[in-house]
Amino acid sequence: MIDYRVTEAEIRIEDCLNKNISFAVIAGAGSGKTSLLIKTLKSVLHKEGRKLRQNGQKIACITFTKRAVNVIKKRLEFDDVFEVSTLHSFLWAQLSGFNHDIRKSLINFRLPLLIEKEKGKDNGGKSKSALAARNKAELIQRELDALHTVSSFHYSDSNYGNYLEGKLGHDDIISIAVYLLNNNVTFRKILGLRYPYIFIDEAQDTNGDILAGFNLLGDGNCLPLTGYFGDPWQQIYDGSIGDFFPPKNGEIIKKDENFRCSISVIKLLNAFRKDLCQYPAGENSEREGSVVFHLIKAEVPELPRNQYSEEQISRALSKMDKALMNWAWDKEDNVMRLFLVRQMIARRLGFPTINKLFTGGYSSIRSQELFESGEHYLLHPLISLICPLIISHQKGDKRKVLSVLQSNCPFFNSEGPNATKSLQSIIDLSVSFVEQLYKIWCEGTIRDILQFCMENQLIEISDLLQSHLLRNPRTEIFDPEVHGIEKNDWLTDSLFSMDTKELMAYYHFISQNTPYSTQHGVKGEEYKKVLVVYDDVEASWNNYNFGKILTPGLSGHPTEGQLNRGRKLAYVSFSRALDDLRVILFTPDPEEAKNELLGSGLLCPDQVELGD
Ligand SMILES: Nc1ncnc2c1ncn2[C@@H]1O[C@H](COP(=O)(O)OP(=O)(O)OP(=O)(O)O)[C@@H](O)[C@H]1O
Repeated sequence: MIDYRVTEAEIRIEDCLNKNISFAVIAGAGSGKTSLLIKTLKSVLHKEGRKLRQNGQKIACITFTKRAVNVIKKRLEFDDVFEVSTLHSFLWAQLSGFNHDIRKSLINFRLPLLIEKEKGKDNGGKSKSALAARNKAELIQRELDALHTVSSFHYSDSNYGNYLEGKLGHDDIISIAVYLLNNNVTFRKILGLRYPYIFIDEAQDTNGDILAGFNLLGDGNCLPLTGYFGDPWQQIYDGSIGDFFPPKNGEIIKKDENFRCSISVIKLLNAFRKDLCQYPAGENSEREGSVVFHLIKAEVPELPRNQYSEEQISRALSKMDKALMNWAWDKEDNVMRLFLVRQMIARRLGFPTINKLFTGGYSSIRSQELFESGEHYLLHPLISLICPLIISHQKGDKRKVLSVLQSNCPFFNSEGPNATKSLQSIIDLSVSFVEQLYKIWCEGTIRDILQFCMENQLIEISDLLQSHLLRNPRTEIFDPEVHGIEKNDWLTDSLFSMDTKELMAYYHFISQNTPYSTQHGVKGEEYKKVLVVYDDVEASWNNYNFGKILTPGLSGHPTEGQLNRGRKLAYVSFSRALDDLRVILFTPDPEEAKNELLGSGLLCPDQVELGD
């Protein structure tokens, strides 16, 4: 049970609710924004719930991730007066079925904008990019001309739309909603009537045009009431608004409490972020905690394009492990280890090849996204069925083997071909299947495993996966110009030819059984001990350079983009720690970096240590 403290912000929000005034809570990490959002939602329920239900109205709460949606729903005890959803699903729920308005928005706004964008990339010459942009602009123009033939639209939950098939992608939904919010009074009225209260969590990472559109719903001191919660310093997605404001006449509510972090961590946050001075406002005022930066000399990359060799990466890893051992953190289960990019995690956990494959040239943005969520159709059967089966088999847990088979396999379920067999014969059958599967797991390839599953009806096989298993591997050398649209064949063949060694590591990561995350992935979370690793060379992502953020004198000044993105991501990472924070920084000159960190007032001498 937490010792909950009522804050000034909570009192001001109550006042806003009583007077129907819209507001924006703009406050730092750990200040209790999420907790206050839940309190506010419950308060509206308490005051207005009965009336809203009678009128068939709802309280909207829009948040950033599907995971956050589930957490909030649970905290609201799944009461259906609340419509908790991500921005895209909320908007699509409002747009779906309004085919005439969708078509009009596409014709008047979305497609002309896309055509202009492509034309902007075409300098009229014959370069590949100019030609591609010209072709794209022409294609969209043809779609625009024929759009009147499309009778209905659906949302495909993917990055790209196909307008003549009526398929809309993520960005289309945003763009159509922006158009309607700005130009269609009836749309705004209906939205306001359906949802007299609209709250937005993580407002800084919301599309700015959408927020501006929501700000048009009321004039700030009447219903519908909008309430935004966020922190511009925790904006981690490009293209979102960052600094956000309530509608005209709405109130801005600030908070300088921090209920999460230890005293040491708050001191660091205050030194790092100059626009805010937080104080420990709860039981954390009695937790000293600790902050230590460990500086390791970065090697000069041996490979072309500024890349480390495998030996260099291994050396860096062992230096990191040594620091962990010195802090006695190596055997701790509750240390959250944050890396910039997934490849760094994949290497440490043991699935670098699969990761490279799905982030490399044969993959697409969509494939990569599905890989990252464990839902790619090539991997899903392995993650949802094969890995749990192998684990249960290795543990000798026959019951679990049978229950996994029965709940996942067409061959074993209650309507399958074995429905009338005795329990004992089904158990025997399952043991025999899993023994064969295990042999292939140890000796065969991923193709062998999937082939076995297909032949024995162990998986509900998709047409696409089946067609790959039935065709011969591609033998041509991959040429992106020639094989661009068929690149999935090469992705599949490469995966099929791999053995199963990396699968288990990938499975554990996807199942969130490991204390590793990307720094982007921990937004909104908190952990007792946090380790942040900065190695700009290994991360090899130009958008970020933490050496330049933390030690600009030594490493050079960051670009404006690197500064904006990097310091926000660092702020999010540091502020996840309840008690202890460790930062490992690979730097060209640890001694010099130490002087700079101390000189900047970020750290005290006992908070910096030099590694090998
Ligand atoms: N009023 C309060 N009294 C006591 N504890 C609180 C209060 N509000 C929040 N907390 C606790 O402080 C911690 C941080 O709260 P919360 O996650 O709501 O902050 P936040 O501002 O949303 O954080 P961030 O933006 O960093 O994700 C949680 O452990 C929460 O239980």
